[in-house]
Amino acid sequence: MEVNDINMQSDNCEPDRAAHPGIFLCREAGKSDHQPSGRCVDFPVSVVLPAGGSGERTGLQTPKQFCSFLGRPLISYTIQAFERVLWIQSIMVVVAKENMDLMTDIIQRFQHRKVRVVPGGSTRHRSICNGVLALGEEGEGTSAVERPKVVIIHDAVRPFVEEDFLYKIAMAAKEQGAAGAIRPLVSTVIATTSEGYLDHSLERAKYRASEMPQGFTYDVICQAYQRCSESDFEFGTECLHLALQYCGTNAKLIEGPPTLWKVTYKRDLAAAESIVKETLSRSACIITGGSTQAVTLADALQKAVGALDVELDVIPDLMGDNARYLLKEWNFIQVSVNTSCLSEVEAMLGALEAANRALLHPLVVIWVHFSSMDELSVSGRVAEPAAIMDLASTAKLRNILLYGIQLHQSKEAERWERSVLRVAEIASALIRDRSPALVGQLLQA
Ligand SMILES: Nc1ccn([C@@H]2O[C@H](COP(=O)(O)OP(=O)(O)OP(=O)(O)O)[C@@H](O)[C@H]2O)c(=O)n1
Ligand SMILES: O=P(O)(O)OC[C@@H](O)[C@@H](O)[C@@H](O)CO
Repeated sequence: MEVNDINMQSDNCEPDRAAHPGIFLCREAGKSDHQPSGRCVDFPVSVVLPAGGSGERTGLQTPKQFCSFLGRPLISYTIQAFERVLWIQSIMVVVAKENMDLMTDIIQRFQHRKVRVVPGGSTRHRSICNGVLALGEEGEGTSAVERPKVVIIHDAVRPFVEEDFLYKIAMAAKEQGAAGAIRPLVSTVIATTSEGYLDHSLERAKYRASEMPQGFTYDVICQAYQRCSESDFEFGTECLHLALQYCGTNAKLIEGPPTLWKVTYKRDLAAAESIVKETLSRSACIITGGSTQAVTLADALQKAVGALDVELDVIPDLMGDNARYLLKEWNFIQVSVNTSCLSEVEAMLGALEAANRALLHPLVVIWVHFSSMDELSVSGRVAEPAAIMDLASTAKLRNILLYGIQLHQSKEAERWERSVLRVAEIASALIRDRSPALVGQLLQA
């Protein structure tokens, strides 16, 4: 499953929009928005993210919405998916009372915007209802956002949602009063007898799975919750049903992408982490410093990495127009030829930190220490492991994973090709796995 769009943060320096027409950056540090769909929504839209559950089916102590991967809790990925959408005015996160402080800390730590936190209830419907009603009230310390025309409701444990689909749901909800995401059924639905035998099976083609996001006009969802029964609040799982039952509003159903799945079991957390890692590791840029030997190595790596599914750009530095890589790249390979000096790496780390690029996703920086054949002195041939370990320990505190690869050029063409392939394989693995365990290591190619 490929997720087309995990929201990437970016630098807080506002790029020239003419140069980067597709990238809208928020003024807050460390946030960028994906390439927006360019659509315009001319009515206020707010979001309710129910996150008040305990996640029992994961078997974990920590509720799944607060379980972290790549250094960030699941709910932060979902919030980011919504805060990057420019036409969404506010996000109401609904959490259990005992998690209110934790949620506030997460919002502050990851600099989330447009977010308010309200207490949930004993069931999902009670939580959603609390969130919807809070939209009509001014928040503590927040500017009075306009009462929404449309409310999007989305389980906080469904992190992979894209703007284009949100737009479809919001527009359909405005027109129809309610709209919901559906997906084809994977398994056939059957009815059982009280003794646990098959009573009958449903014709799968006639049914769909109800997913999230769902959208409602504010009036419809408020009315539905004002009129529904205690039994609905206690046992219900479907907001669309409440709109039909209590408001006579027949939801427009829109088939969504497979990315709308909900994290329910422990394995789903591993799947979510794998998807984010895959999205972060599709490309890298090699900084050569302009050295001929480094360019030669970079060209050889481009050829080798082609087989390893990482798109490589080769640039001399991160200055001028190349600074755009600081805005969009997650993986950097700095080649230093015949010198153990880490000043080039230090400068890059400084630029990445200044750009607050690692706020939401861990960055990977790989220092390739390349000893070319024509280097006579030994000093330039061996990098100091302690130096890179010290630098890496500091960088890790800022969510930048620094790794080292030592490479000695060989006169034998075959041996040299094997070494280059090893650099490519090691670099691809480091980028793909983003393992904190190998940070600061000087790996031998
Ligand atoms: N009282 C509740 C129960 C659930 N939810 C939220 O509703 C979403 C979907 O519910 P589900 O996947 O069932 O989450 P849990 O109830 O936490 O899971 P479990 O049933 O395994 O305990 C989740 O984001 C969950 O946090 C909520 O806001 N308030
Ligand atoms: O039933 P759970 O609480 O696991 O999850 C809620 C789901 O039922 C819900 O998100 C969709 O079916 C759409 O209503």
